[in-house]
Amino acid sequence: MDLREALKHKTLIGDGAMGTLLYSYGIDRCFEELNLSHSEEVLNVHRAYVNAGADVIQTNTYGANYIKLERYGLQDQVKEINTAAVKLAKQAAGEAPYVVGTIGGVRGARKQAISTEEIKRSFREQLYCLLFEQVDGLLFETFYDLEELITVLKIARKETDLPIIAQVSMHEAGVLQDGTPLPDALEQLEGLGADVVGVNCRLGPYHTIQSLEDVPLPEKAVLSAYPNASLPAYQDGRLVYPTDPVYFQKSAQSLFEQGARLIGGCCGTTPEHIEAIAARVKGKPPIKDKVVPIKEKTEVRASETKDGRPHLHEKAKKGRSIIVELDPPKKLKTDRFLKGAKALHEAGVDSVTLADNSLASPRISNTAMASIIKQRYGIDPLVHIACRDRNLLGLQSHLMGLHALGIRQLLAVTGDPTKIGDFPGATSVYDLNSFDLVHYIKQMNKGISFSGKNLGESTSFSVAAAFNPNVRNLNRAVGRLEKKIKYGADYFISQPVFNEEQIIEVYEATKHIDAPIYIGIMPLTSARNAEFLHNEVPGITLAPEVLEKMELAGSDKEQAQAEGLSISKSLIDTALDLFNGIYLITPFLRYEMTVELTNYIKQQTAERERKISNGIHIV
Ligand SMILES: Cc1cc2nc3c(=O)[nH]c(=O)nc-3n(C[C@H](O)[C@H](O)[C@H](O)COP(=O)(O)OP(=O)(O)OC[C@H]3O[C@@H](n4cnc5c(N)ncnc54)[C@H](O)[C@@H]3O)c2cc1C
Ligand code: MET
Ligand SMILES: [Zn+2]
Repeated sequence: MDLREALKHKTLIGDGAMGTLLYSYGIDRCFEELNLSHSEEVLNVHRAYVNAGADVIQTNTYGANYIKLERYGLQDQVKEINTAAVKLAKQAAGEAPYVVGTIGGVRGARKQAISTEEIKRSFREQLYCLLFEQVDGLLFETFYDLEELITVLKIARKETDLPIIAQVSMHEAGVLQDGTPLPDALEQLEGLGADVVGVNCRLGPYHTIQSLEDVPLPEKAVLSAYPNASLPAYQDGRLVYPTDPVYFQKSAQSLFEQGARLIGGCCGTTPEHIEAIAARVKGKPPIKDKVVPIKEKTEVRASETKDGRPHLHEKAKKGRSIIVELDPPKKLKTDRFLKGAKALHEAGVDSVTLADNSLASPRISNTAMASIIKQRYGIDPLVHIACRDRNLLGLQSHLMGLHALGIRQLLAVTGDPTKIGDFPGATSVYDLNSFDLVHYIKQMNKGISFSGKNLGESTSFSVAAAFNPNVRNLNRAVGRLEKKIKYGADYFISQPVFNEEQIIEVYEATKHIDAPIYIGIMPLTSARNAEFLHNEVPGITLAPEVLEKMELAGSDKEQAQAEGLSISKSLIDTALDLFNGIYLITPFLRYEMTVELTNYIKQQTAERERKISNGIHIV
């Protein structure tokens, strides 16, 4: 009888953990490779589960794809490892339990880390190996990313009629990482032809039962559950899952009552756990009816932080908008910074932007300074967020804090790596990159946390992304802009550009893009500053006449600054006709320079508007 048929009439028992069991024996290496080098140990684990009463055992192939094996330099052994795995499971099973070929999810929270194309390639390779060895079915498990599971399920359903078990994993009970409620996810998987749909790993029995309470019995598919033994504890440097098999047995009864027909265990479970659940639910005729409580939909309230002021992307779409970067001080004195913020506000800028430890050198927290200038002067600050300094947890907490402070304008950047800054030995976190960060900020705007939790309120962030036109291949940089839009970027802020031809080039290369671009202008402060930018900052080229003008201005600070401003003004003249948004960068806290440029832009804009209203065409 095939597995599908067997599940129609009775509850079947799955096996338990492979990885944590091998780990508890003191084996700490690539578990899948053990199919080749320590086959006896793998065989013993399978046998222990068969003896415990498992009706379905899974091959030791959870991470046996080239993406995961690459960490151990084993990417070329996908075939050998999967082939050996099926042979071992079959040897242990003999005639009795079904042997399902396991394929684990590869993506965690970072979509960007592995492309869909690569997932498809890696999945196909492993799938063909398992199918070739004639498994009785397939088990796709530990998929946090629903899109990934859908992608691979579609491929598998086309390739084989074998029974397919498709299991998602959740960080939070009842909801997937992208906010999809579990019942909806399982319904989608059923619709795509999975024979068994369910959940495994991450959560212990309590939350797994709780999650299944809202899941109705599927029409065609059946439900499965492989909870972890418990929530993990961290002891002596390793994860342990303390649970007593009797508690697990009681939980299996509840899972059965929720309609699960295939019940096994994930991390931390052992043959004792499986023996305990088999004693309780193995072979039981499955329940036929289930009443799912109608839950009141928890409304995600729109954020209350909206203060009526339009977001920057809205402003730049409609007309002239000026934002000015004024970076928090590198030392503890804040008076000059505060004076600068006040002066810029009084000059009428739409926002003051504050970098997040740019060039990987520490400054006073931009959130602290943004909050102060917001409260003190009523500025609508724009806070840069680099992925470098905070992990996923820190980033979410940071964003929640920004929301609480009423800060809504953000710039999401991957961030300059620590290697180039004051602490070259410090870790660069990069749990996310700019694309993923934009995506998650937008998820919070829907009231959903990074892990899928309902936040009870939606944020109202407007998200800018960085645009670096100072590259050899401008089209490639524009390609990145287009991709950032797909991830949810509302608009762009560019690195400074230093010559007029480049402003026109950038305009030509981006004029098809709907999202506004704030074009960057940074006044030069001295001949040395100009030479440094030209010779040492990758991608920045100053025109020979600009270098010459700065040189001619000589060493007098005032004169050099005046020349710098005059150069910026001619760049602004070009930019004003092509871009609504202007992003001024204040060099070395010399806010007098950016105040002057702000006044210049305002005056030039008014002049242009006057000419337009008088019917004079501007060339
Ligand atoms: C307006 C603005 C503000 C910034 N503010 C900060 C800040 O506050 N703190 C900070 O640390 N850094 C800041 N940066 C610098 C920024 O982090 C990067 O160094 C760079 O500009 C890339 O932007 P990103 O971080 O969004 O990287 P992404 O576009 O996410 O790129 C990530 C990585 O991909 C690679 N890459 C980028 N462009 C290309 C390309 N065209 N072709 C191939 N590979 C590419 C690079 O290795 C890059 O580091 C800012 C940059 C801009 C333009
Ligand atoms: C990380 S989820 C568990 C994967 C696999 N079934 C194992 O038990 O090792
Ligand atoms: Zn697990």
